[in-house]
Amino acid sequence: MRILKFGGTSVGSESAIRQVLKLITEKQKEDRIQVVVSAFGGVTNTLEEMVSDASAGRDEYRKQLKKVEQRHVDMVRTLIGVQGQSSVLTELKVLFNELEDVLHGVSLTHELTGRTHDFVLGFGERLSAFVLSAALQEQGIDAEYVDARSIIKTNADFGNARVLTTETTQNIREYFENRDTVGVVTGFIASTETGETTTLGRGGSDYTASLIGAALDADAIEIWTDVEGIMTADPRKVERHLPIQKLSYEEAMELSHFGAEVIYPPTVYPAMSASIPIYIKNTFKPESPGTVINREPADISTNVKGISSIDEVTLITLKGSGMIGVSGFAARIFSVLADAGVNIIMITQASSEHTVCFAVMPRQAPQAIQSLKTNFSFELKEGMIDEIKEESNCSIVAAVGEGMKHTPGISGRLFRALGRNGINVRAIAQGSSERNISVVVKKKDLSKTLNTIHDAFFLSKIKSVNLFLVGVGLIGNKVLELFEKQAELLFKEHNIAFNLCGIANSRYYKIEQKGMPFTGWPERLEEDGKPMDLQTFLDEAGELNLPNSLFIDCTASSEVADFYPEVMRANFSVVTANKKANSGTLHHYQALQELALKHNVMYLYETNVGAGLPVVKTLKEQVLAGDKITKIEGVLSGTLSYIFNTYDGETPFSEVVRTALEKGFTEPDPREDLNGRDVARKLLILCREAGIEVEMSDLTVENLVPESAREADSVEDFFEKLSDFDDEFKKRYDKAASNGHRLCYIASYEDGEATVSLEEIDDEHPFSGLSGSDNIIAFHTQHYRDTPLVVKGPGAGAEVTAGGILADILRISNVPAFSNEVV
Ligand SMILES: NC(=O)C1=CN([C@@H]2O[C@H](COP(=O)(O)OP(=O)(O)OC[C@H]3O[C@@H](n4cnc5c(N)ncnc54)[C@H](O)[C@@H]3O)[C@@H](O)[C@H]2O)C=CC1
Ligand SMILES: N[C@@H](CC=O)C(=O)O
Ligand code: NA
Repeated sequence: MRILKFGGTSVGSESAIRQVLKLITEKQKEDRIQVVVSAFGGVTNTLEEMVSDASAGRDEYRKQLKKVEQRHVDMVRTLIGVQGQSSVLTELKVLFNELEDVLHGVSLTHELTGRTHDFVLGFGERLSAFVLSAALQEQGIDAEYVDARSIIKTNADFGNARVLTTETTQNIREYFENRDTVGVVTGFIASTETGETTTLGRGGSDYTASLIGAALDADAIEIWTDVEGIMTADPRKVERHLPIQKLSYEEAMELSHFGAEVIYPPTVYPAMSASIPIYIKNTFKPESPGTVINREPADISTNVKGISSIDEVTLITLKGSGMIGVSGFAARIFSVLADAGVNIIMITQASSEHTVCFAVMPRQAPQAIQSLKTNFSFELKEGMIDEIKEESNCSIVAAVGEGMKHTPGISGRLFRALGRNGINVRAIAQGSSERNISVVVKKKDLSKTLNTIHDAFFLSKIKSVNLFLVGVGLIGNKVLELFEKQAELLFKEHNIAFNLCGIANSRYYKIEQKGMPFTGWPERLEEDGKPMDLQTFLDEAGELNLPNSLFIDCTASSEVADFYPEVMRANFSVVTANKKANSGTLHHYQALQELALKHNVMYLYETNVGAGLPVVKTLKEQVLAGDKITKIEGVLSGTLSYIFNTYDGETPFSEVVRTALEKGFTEPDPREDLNGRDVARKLLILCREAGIEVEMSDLTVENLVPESAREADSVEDFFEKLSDFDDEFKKRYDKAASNGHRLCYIASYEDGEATVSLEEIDDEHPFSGLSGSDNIIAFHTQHYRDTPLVVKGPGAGAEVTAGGILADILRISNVPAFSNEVV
């Protein structure tokens, strides 16, 4: 025997009902079945409105009544042949007359008791079960309308009645014994012992099915709905939700208690006590597996099964030394609240016993506070309780799973993920069953919390990383190109979904929660971007409340660099190619490192020195390993390296510089390369990474830009002025060549001396073998005493730089090859 329950959406339209008829026809060929049905989609809500209008003396209910009646009549006309229609329509008319009379009575007396309310609401199921049973008969199935009020008995708590289980079980057994019809039972409704209609709470039809299934010792209870089973999180809040295939009864109860709406919480008990599996299936996709809830041992490979939330709670905290060591204090608090009818959703007590904190539904908070204040007035007056604090606009998010108790480190993972995403946790509780970890957060953080926890547990399969890129010039564009090329592979092989959620250049920005294409920029910005303003950009990006958000700076702008503190405070990790932030004042450099630590974000800037070459990373690792840097020497400019590796005294010097620009080696303004500032910035950053405290003013820098070209109005103007000095550069080249030397722009630090200058080197010099845009960096250290640690290779250009930026992004995103960190 199987019990099939169809929810409102499964009987919401003609096509849905036809699908239900088909399912029932197939199922009853295989096994005995009983059917439980909800009201047609939306009807219970309409009945609710009608009865409230009637009780307020508003006549609108009449129009609504006509509409509801017409909907049922139309359904009969489409589902049942002409010959069978009239008797069914007559029966319907009787029901609607009865409903009209009751509503009329309510509108006259302006009085609405719980009793009448339940009676009115019960019409939805009485009508739908009746129509469905007639439609089944029309299909030749021996179906029978069953009014649950004659078998399910409850107390008289109208609106949320408690089932009298012994009597109900006996009634069900007696009723269905010796019947081989397909019963079509009204869900949701029941009656008192004196026969008055009661209801089992919203969603109560699931419960009806479970009661019948348990009493008849069914083989299965099937809940047919419009979704493919229970999801790992509410699909409206977590876009990357996944279906859950298996749950234990306990897990299902925990999830439904914490707001997962797919199954009505009390449903699980009867099925669980009779060990009957509950299947949640999609009426419109019967072939998909859905969810099964049963007693099978927990699948501990997926230690967290689902995340759910109670979206709005109020947190109440009692604080005071008077509670320490006083036995019975907690009991008193809870009995005061119980007497006031306040339902406690979650409790935590600090082990110092200094505070007791609990969550209640907001509508019960005033009552809770008032009764606590009254009952503890003495303790408040004597200072034993300092205060009773109320914090509204909070949410509870619960991670649920049987496997959590077998696996250490679950809460670590959860809180680490929350911490990394800057979510402040107000209170924590873990049920001693270890099946549930609940956190209270501010309501504004709800969506981010759900998504963060969800990603941390389920998207270890798929993780989303949300990118906010500022600067779409040469480098920014190349980064996007690389994403376009690599995103699919990174998703397939590393389960990371990169979303471009924000993009900006100096003029426009665009933000899109769902992500944007990687191609077509910056033209798209011109088309529909908004005027750029860093603070607005950050505010809008922050409002999306996305986990794993990265701010990527591909500008050369000081304004953007100065803005990183704000970015970090908003809990974005930062990846930058821009050297301005780390080469400003030492104080700013140090402040950024501290801010990143404080806000639990990552700050990576490998491309600041040597573009994609592993320079910063190598140095950082040496320092962490306890090595001490004694000397740094290198060619740190791709542009200057290229220029002096290529210049042969024949091609004019200014033309070689132009080629360097065209090859993408130079800064946006090539004067920054020629004047030594770009190299100086890099040397400064290396020194700081090595723990040496230097300011830019401590460096001696040789400027290669002739005086008169320094103040040129534009880059073009500069090139023109530079060409006037082609001969001077030739002279300098010829002088070196006549000595058998070549020119090399070298940066060095030793014994407190930091210099950047153009030097003549001979063939023996270790830097003499450079070609193209090669950089070379030699670290002389205590560990590398005799021969320095050397990093060498192309140190400028769009590809290598974009590659370096991507590597930083991947490091933050926890691609296993890079690190074991959980974002
Ligand atoms: N070319 C190379 O080999 C390497 C370059 N870098 C660095 O990469 C960065 C970018 O260089 P390029 O792409 O060549 O520059 P670019 O001039 O081609 O592009 C800069 C972009 O930044 C935007 N921008 C400028 N100020 C802005 C502001 N205040 N707000 C928003 N956007 C702003 C511009 O609109 C443009 O889209 C520079 O910091 C450079 O030092 C780092 C390593 C190697
Ligand atoms: N302009 C720079 C680019 C890398 O930082 C250089 O030439 O090295
Ligand atoms: Na680098």
